[in-house]
Amino acid sequence: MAPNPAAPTIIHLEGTTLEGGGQLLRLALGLSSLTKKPISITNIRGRRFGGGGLRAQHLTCVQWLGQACDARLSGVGLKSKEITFAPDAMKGANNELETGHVRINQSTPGSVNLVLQAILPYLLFSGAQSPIHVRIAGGTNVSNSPSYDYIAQVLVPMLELIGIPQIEAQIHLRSWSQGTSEIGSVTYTITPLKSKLPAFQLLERGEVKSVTATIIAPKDTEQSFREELDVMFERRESRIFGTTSNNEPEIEVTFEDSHNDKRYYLLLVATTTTDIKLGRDWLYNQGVRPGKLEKIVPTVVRKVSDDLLTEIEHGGCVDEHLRDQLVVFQALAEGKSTVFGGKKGDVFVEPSLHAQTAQWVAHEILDVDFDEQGGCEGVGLCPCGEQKGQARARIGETTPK
Ligand SMILES: Nc1ncnc2c1ncn2[C@@H]1O[C@H](COP(=O)(O)OP(=O)(O)OP(=O)(O)O)[C@@H](O)[C@H]1O
Repeated sequence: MAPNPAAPTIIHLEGTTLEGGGQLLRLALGLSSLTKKPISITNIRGRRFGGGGLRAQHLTCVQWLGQACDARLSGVGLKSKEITFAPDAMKGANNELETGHVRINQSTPGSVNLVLQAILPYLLFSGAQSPIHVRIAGGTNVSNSPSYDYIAQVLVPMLELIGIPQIEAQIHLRSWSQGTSEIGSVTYTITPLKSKLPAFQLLERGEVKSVTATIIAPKDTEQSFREELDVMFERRESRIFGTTSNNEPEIEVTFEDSHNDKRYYLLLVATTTTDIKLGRDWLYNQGVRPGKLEKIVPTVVRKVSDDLLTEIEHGGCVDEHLRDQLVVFQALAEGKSTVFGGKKGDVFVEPSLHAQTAQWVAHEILDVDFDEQGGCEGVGLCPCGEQKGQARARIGETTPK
């Protein structure tokens, strides 16, 4: 059969590129769903131990976005290493979104917030007219992914700072990758954008004015966590809060019982005078053995505070994880958005491999570029009904890859 000249060229992404994990897939799916550009991905999660392929959380993302934009799918199944995803270019507003209620179920504790990461750009730029309540089942505190607490305390306020309508986060039940597994759930209420996201600038870090510590751990470790944190804050006060401010540093510590002797979690969030939030956390995953228990609390406090200090001392406006999570919004905003990622001496802090991967995916699908200073001229995707076609056409003017 002769090739159809009107058919859009499929953009091919090699799944071993850079970080070579699930984030490459999630971002590609989100951008394909929004722009209707068909994609194929080979060697999915090809840099991951055990051969890669789609795990349950990734499959959930493919299936939900596929159904949302009526995509033609091929190769989709657990452990698939190669898929194509071709959204229906004629499909208008999604009916499920117009009802204002979306439910995404997972039967394993795959990270709720990585599913959110995949679908959030699509929901925000969907053109839907009313807030959407998205209830996602899965894991809320899963290693190597954003915890519910990080999303609520760092991602959500930072998205608001860059001009995205406030997202409400409500946790129903926690679910962990440590200790016995059960399925948790969270509802995020997302208000879709009514017009293009204006370019945003995160350039002025300011001084740290407060730090909150969120501890979730076995009840009998509360005292020890609080003492360890007190000592840490006393020792590291000038490195955290600087030496120039006359104000008393604000420190708030909250404790929640994790109800399981294998779950130790600490999140530290620094808030600056320019309302920047820098967060670092750790869900302890080094094995809980008798005789080693008394080491866990100091180890957790040490690691998380070391990581936070690294973020504070480079002077950037985003922590390492947020930096990769904002790439998609820089790429979709209208005009040049810059996110200062910090400096070591005179040298700009390099984006993490995750951030470089996100930038690469955005380049392949939207033809945007990121400079050394963290700047990117976004495509100005319009979420509003009929103009959406025009925005797509504008994006389509660039050479297809
Ligand atoms: N502690 C953390 N706090 C906030 N965000 C995090 C944290 N750890 C990881 N992330 C974010 O979670 C995402 C993880 O992407 P990654 O590709 O590793 O995901 P994945 O689907 O688990 O893939 P894989 O199983 O292939 O590693 C990135 O956006 C990263 O910044």
